Amino acid sequence: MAHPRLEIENISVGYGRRRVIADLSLPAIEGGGVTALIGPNAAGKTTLLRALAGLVPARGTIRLDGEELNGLSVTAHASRVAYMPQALPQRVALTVLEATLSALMSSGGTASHLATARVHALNTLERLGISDLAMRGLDELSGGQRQLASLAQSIVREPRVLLLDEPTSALDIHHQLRVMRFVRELAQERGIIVIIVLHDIAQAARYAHRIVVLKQGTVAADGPPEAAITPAMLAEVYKVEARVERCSHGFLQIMVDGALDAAPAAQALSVAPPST
Ligand SMILES: Nc1ncnc2c1ncn2[C@@H]1O[C@H](COP(=O)(O)OP(=O)(O)OP(=O)(O)O)[C@@H](O)[C@H]1O
Repeated sequence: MAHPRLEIENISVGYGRRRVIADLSLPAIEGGGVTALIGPNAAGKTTLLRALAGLVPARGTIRLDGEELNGLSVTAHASRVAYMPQALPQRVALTVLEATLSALMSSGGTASHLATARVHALNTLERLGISDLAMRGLDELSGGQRQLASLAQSIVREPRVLLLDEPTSALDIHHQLRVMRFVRELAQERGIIVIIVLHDIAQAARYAHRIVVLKQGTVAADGPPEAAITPAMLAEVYKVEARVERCSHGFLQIMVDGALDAAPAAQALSVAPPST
């Protein structure tokens, strides 16, 4: 089956009269790879993801495989596009397995028989390394465990588009790397589109095939990591003086030397000595 193709043309999104995304267009996003959405706080990353998920109204065109997503019913949208929000799931009285199963069923998932669905949900938990949490209540998990459970609920539905908003923010470094590797494998194996919001630029560079940099609701850079992540972009978008180098393993590393608009350290520390 051909890989999905997501087209975003001239979209504008706002809250009330406030416009957050302004007339944004991107070259089509193709399945089989990971696109990382990066940018400073309040750049509009979550707003863009929510617009793609159909959770906030957007003007303009969002098309998946030629089909306009704007105007689809909630269920039809959810069967094509899964969204994992930044907020951790509520502490509801469901086990991790029940929550994963209910996510699968609510989106009209591929498994029609409960027993098949259960096997599918258990496989998903196993791939995320959280089989041991299957029978644990969501209300008794740590923050990181709840984040992994939330990821399982998005993935189990086998969407064509998977939108992940900072899915590793509550995870330790081992689980961060494991989840990022898993997400990359998932995109490649299933040929789906994965769009992931990340604050860790080095991690985005390591695991994403394409980086889209947002600045105040517009696209400041878009391309493969080595093209998008440059000292000039970091200065313009993040207001930091930084070097971008490759480590001995070939991964991009960002060495931040300072904030461009920060007061010099000596000045910041120049506090009048207490009078004696
Ligand atoms: N529900 C809302 N109502 C009104 N304004 C909102 C709402 N959600 C977000 N905003 C505003 O939209 C702008 C973009 O927010 P958004 O959450 O999309 O940014 P972000 O790039 O994801 O930021 P961060 O990296 O801090 O999570 C911000 O100025 C924010 O205050």
